Amino acid sequence: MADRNLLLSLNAGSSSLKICLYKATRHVELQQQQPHAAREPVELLLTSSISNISAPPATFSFNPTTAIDAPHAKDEPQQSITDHASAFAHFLDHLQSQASIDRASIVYICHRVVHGGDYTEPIEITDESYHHIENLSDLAPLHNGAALSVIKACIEALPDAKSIAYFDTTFHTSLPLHVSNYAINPDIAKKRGLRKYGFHGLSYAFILRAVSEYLQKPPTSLNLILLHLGSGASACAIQNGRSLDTTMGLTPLHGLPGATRSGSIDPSLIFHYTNKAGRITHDPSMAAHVGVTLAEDILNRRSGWKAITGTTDFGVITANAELEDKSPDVAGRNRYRLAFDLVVDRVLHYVGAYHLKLHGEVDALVFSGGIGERGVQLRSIISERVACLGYRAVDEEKNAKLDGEVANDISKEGTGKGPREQRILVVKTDEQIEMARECALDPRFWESN
Ligand SMILES: Nc1ncnc2c1ncn2[C@@H]1O[C@H](COP(=O)(O)OP(=O)(O)O)[C@@H](O)[C@H]1O
Ligand SMILES: CC(=O)OP(=O)(O)O
Ligand SMILES: [Mg+2]
Repeated sequence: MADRNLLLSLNAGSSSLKICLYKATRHVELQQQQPHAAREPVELLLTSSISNISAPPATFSFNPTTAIDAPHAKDEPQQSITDHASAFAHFLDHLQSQASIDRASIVYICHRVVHGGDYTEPIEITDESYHHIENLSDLAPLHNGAALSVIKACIEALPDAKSIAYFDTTFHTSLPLHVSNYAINPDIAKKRGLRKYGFHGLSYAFILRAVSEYLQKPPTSLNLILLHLGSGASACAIQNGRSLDTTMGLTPLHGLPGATRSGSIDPSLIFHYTNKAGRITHDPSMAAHVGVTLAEDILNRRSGWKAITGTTDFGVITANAELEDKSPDVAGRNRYRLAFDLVVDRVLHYVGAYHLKLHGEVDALVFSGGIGERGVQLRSIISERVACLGYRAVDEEKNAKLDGEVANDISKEGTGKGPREQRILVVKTDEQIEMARECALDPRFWESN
């Protein structure tokens, strides 16, 4: 029988599926080998990703490490991929035919599930937990349904592997009550679970650990402002290693704008945008059969910088933002510039607020996510604007050329005057390894294996 020591980590995004396969080192073995060293409990074997699932043709990439003898694939268009389940099926077939990995060696599958409601820790998928996550789908319409369709595909294709759900929301269970509560009737709020949950928690957990290792300081000593800027974007204030506040709320719609999400608006706006706001829409391209209202569809899937510019790619927006404005009115204005400036404005809005909530005692402002990690100009402009709060100036040479490590300090030497260093960092976030590490380190998960 095959060695059952492989771990699959699956991150179902709104239009992508990111996959990593690891070899896990058991907790006990790890402790015996290196009792004091912070050795990774998992070794990466390969990564794969399927993009543009909701804007066909979807593209498939496959990157084995040197530990695996298999060819690479880069952005190959795949007509057969029409949703997250068929994306996963394509990956499994490819794995079997090209990398000769025995599916029976996969013992655990970690799934990123965006909305975990009241779950405070990862949970094994059973009929009960599956239905509970399903019931939360309308609070994360772009995400939970997609994750569930992949979980279902895993149960069918890999019946001997256990599926575990890791939630974006878990990291934010530390939010103080006055932050997580909305100013609405508390009885109705409690009965219906209407509060701030916060998302991107797996990413924030990874970033916190990476910054702690990089600065050689325990997480509990750190105050940070973290920016996860991707097609979904949020910010998080970390106080003594715990989430103090974050910009996403009951759903991932609140806070910063995203590729197709409006971010925070005046809630009344939607009733002026359309008088059919409450009508239920059924769009076959939705990842799952989630009943969303027209209002939710407009604000989640037909807004954001795509609605302003026509592209979801913030790299294209940045490159075109310098084009000359033809006219002072919005319609004639360079839409790329408008989208770029609007994102900068909203990021500054929250950085300023979080700096104040942290009493001005911040160790670092951290950029991450596809845009945070690649948006040189965005980092430069935001850093320039926060300098008035005492943040170190950015070294533009370091900013333009990160060194490939997980964490990079792009700031110049500080004055050493403030209570904290206020560095500017960039961290290459990795939600997949965050789940895999946690799984490999949890003794409960190895007991039955
Ligand atoms: N050079 C670039 N500058 C700024 N943003 C970029 C650049 N290249 C890609 N991006 C952005 O990164 C996004 C992907 O970020 P990622 O965090 O992987 O997204 P997701 O939220 O889908 O997980 C792309 O949609 C694009 O907007
Ligand atoms: C919560 C969320 O918005 O996730 P993503 O950025 O992966 O879409
Ligand atoms: Mg993401």
